[in-house]
Amino acid sequence: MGIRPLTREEVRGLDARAALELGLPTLVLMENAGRGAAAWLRDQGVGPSTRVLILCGSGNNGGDGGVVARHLDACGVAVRVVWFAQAGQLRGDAAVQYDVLSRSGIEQTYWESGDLDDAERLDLMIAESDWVVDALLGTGLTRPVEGRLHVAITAINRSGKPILALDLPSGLDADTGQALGVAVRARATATFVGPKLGFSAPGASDFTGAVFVVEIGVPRCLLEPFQAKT
Ligand SMILES: NC(=O)C1=CN([C@@H]2O[C@H](COP(=O)(O)OP(=O)(O)OC[C@H]3O[C@@H](n4cnc5c(N)ncnc54)[C@H](O)[C@@H]3O)[C@@H](O)[C@H]2O)[C@H](O)CC1
Ligand SMILES: [K+]
Repeated sequence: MGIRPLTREEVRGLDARAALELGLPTLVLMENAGRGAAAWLRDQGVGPSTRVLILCGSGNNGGDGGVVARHLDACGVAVRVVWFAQAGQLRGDAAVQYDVLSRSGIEQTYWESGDLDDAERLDLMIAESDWVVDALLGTGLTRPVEGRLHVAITAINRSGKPILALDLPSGLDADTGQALGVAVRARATATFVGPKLGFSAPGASDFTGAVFVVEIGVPRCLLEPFQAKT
């Protein structure tokens, strides 16, 4: 079912209704999101000889990144996960993903707010990777990007490495398609449920790259009002 461009509120409402009204656990939506993004990377030839660096934020976009890490690891890809969060700060679905990765022996680390001067360490991790997955910010973006996320986004944009953005290029406003402070310039964007309204704004494609929609299991009864007019 083709879905028309969605606003930030619409897509966040769909996730919430699927969980609250239909009893579809958000972890299921997250798993479908991350699995679909990982499958696209494998279609690009990402495999056992590929090194993938996954940068995760403190929310559910970060949780999606944790799912991507697990699925890529399962097919032999060398993954490294960096969480831009304070140790122990993760909550809900993101915390679940962190814990699963931790118990699975998948390499992950925190980059905490005091680590601003570790930009060189981040540059080195980026240089040692073939792909970067942007799981820093999605529809939870509420203010211009600054601080360590600004440092990280600038670093990956400068690196020339191919970037896959999850749901939205971090820093891009879902409704206006404007970069708030700074935004990831992605090779491609795996966006969940449906395209975002801002993707059609002039200049937005400089940040999204090629956009593909990942269907995450939201039941048709919720999607029908958003069906694209053929
Ligand atoms: N909701 C669902 O069931 C699903 C959501 N999916 C993914 O979740 C994100 C939205 O997640 P959310 O936790 O609401 O927010 P983010 O992860 O995008 O942001 C994290 C966190 O960051 C803080 N924040 C906001 N602006 C800034 C900023 N400028 N600098 C630093 N930090 C900022 C704010 O506190 C946010 O809470 C959605 O995009 C999907 O990727 C699943 O994919 C499907 C199920
Ligand atoms: K993102």
